[in-house]
Amino acid sequence: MITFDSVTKTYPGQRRAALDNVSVHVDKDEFVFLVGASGSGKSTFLRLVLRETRPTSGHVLIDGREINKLPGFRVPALRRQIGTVFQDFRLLSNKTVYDNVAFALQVIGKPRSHVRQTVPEVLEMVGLEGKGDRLPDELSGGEQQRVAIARAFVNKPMILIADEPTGNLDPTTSVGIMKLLDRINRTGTTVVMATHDVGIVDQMRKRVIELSGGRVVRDEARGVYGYQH
Ligand SMILES: Nc1ncnc2c1ncn2[C@@H]1O[C@H](COP(=O)(O)OP(=O)(O)OP(=O)(O)O)[C@@H](O)[C@H]1O
Repeated sequence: MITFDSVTKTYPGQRRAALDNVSVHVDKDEFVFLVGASGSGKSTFLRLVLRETRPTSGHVLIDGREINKLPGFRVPALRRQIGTVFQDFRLLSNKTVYDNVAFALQVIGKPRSHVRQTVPEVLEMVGLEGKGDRLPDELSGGEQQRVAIARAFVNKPMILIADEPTGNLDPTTSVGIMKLLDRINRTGTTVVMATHDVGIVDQMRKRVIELSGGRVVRDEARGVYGYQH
């Protein structure tokens, strides 16, 4: 589903590569934790998957296609296939829970009947049934992250990218969020999650890819967090 083939990314004006000759393959059914100290290249990896930035050399393939060869007008279609969840939720504060999720379908032109059927189903899946009329600031942090996950998943993307999704949540709430991401993974969505959350990584025992100074220094099938920071 995701292939990095000898990918190096050096940002303009930087001497050191943010990613240095990274080759990694992630299959469709996988759940992968991306770990490493601050500045090790995790966000750069995720940005390359989204084609928010391009490699200096090497190839990034999504579902078998070299995404850096895609013409610009095809990039929105690529991004539609990739849901994103962030530490700071990034909800529209003036829209209700329902509208935050519906908006993701409306902007890609889904018919109203589809929106009306799908949004309640997804809100129920993430455990927010009955809360569709609330505004984001009337929800707990964990509930807000559930809205963000519902919005990322409502379009049934091939890939879900999560950048520190539990970074603002307490441990118990984080476990609930991880259960949800695991459930989404089991529906066939590839999940790649960058995290510093030792407890979560050690508990989930999923594949762990560790970056250090832009290089892959560890890639374990059922790994633990494993490095001191
Ligand atoms: N837009 C940019 N321009 C120049 N250098 C950048 C840019 N973005 C990132 N870098 C550099 O690239 C390296 C990797 O950064 P990146 O953000 O990928 O790390 P990270 O592992 O995601 O860190 P964190 O855990 O703090 O989010 C760092 O040295 C960073 O300073």
